[in-house]
Amino acid sequence: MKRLNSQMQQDGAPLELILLIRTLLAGCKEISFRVSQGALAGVLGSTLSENVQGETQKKLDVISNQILKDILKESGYVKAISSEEEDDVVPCHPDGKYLVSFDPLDGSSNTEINSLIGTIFSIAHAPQWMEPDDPSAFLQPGSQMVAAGYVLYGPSTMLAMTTGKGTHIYTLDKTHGGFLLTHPNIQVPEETSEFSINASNQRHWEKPMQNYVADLLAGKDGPREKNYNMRWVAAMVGDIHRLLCRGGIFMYPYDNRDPGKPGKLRLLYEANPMAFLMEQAGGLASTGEGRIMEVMPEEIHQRVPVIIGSKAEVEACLSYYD
Ligand SMILES: O=P(O)(O)OC[C@H]1O[C@](O)(COP(=O)(O)O)[C@@H](O)[C@@H]1O
Ligand SMILES: [Mg+2]
Ligand SMILES: [Mg+2]
Repeated sequence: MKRLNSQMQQDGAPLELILLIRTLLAGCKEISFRVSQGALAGVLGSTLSENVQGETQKKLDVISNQILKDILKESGYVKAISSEEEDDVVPCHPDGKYLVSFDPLDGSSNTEINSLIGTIFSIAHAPQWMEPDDPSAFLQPGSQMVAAGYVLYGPSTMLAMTTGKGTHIYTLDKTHGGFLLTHPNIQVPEETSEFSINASNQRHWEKPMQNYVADLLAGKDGPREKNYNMRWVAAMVGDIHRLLCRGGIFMYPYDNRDPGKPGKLRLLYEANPMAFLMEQAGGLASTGEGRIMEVMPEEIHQRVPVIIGSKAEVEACLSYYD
């Protein structure tokens, strides 16, 4: 099986980007090991501290964040980092060519129940003019990303990644510690009969989303004339992995609980990297009002509504917003 390195070279990724990605993945391998140790290593449970999002941090949130921060700072390839678990950007190397945004542990609420969790990352060029502690350099639309991916810590540790030449999925071979290409050139089916949304928020959704989901639930006797099934992993990384494997639509839409918060998921290190992966696999990724990767960020922890997945189904959902 082809190794990650040769696929990245074949996709024309520059050497320094390849070295940066290998460094980041070395951190993810360590996280994979720590996660698999679980209660044996006392890494389950919450800390007493909150992150800038007002969420109580899990021990694994803090551990994963520290592992990635340390390894990227030492690498010399990175000018600055933005992380879900860091209030502000973390300055790294003044000559670093890249900016890395990451969600060190996605699906935190799953840590205690041994369910799917992961790490999500996006990489962009660091503008030469920027000082390493300048957050404004991160305020680039997703279309500027040069690479994005996630590592899923599940029964297998798997990596989905793109450098703009298709989306490929790799499996970590724990016998020698390398990622091997097991699912090249992912193509997400255009049609699907599987949707994913936290239905307990239904009363807070906008009317178009309420109508869209109601028609899915109406099944073959309803206007969509098809029965739909539902899945919700409560970890975006797990839900998106399912979509890349067999299609579907995933939504965390706008809801009116907090007008200041247009959604739950964060643009820089959740929505944008997943949008890049999905588009490179033939799917679509929208906020409901436009392409996620065209959103101009205003701040590093900005949230956006997310509607992503199989092309025809996302288009069907968006038609309810017209
Ligand atoms: O608990 P809810 O409302 O279903 O939300 C689940 C969503 O929240 C998240 O867990 C947020 O990510 P973090 O765990 O990284 O904070 C997503 O992975 C997931 O899709
Ligand atoms: Mg997350
Ligand atoms: Mg997280």
